[in-house]
Amino acid sequence: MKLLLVVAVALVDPDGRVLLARRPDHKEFGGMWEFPGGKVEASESPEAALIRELREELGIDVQEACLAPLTFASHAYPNVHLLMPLYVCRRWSGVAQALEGQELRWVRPQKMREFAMPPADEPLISHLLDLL
Ligand SMILES: Nc1nc2c([nH]c(=O)n2[C@H]2C[C@H](O)[C@@H](COP(=O)(O)OP(=O)(O)OP(=O)(O)O)O2)c(=O)[nH]1
Ligand SMILES: [Mg+2]
Repeated sequence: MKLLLVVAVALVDPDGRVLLARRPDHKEFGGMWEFPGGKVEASESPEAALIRELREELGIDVQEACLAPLTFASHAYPNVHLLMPLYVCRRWSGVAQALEGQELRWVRPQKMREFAMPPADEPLISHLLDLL
């Protein structure tokens, strides 16, 4: 079994909305909505990987101290087992922009189930509903 470590974040705005990004059509799970983030490289800590992904994908800067662990996903996909810590972050600098052609939406947690997300994400939503 191959274990894949991916880090993701629920960015929460002052209204309590969470940022979702629509995966580009050509990628795995293309067209589905996800939490921003990506794969942790061999040389990186999970937090450093997330800070890098947020800069690359959204053009925002996040301090490690502003990343609070919330929960994680552990999900068996056909070819890989995904382990994905989910952080919550309410403070960053800059304005989130779609730098990789993705569509972005700020979504109320109560509405998140209306967005098709990868199967691993489904159990995460109730944790956000409890928190927000
Ligand atoms: N970022 C993110 N990835 C997720 C979520 N749910 C989920 O199953 N995944 C899976 C989809 C992918 O198989 C993997 C993340 O891969 P990715 O393609 O986004 O990785 P990356 O940002 O490093 O992009 P790349 O350089 O590999 O193109 O994790 C989620 O909510 N957010
Ligand atoms: Mg990504």
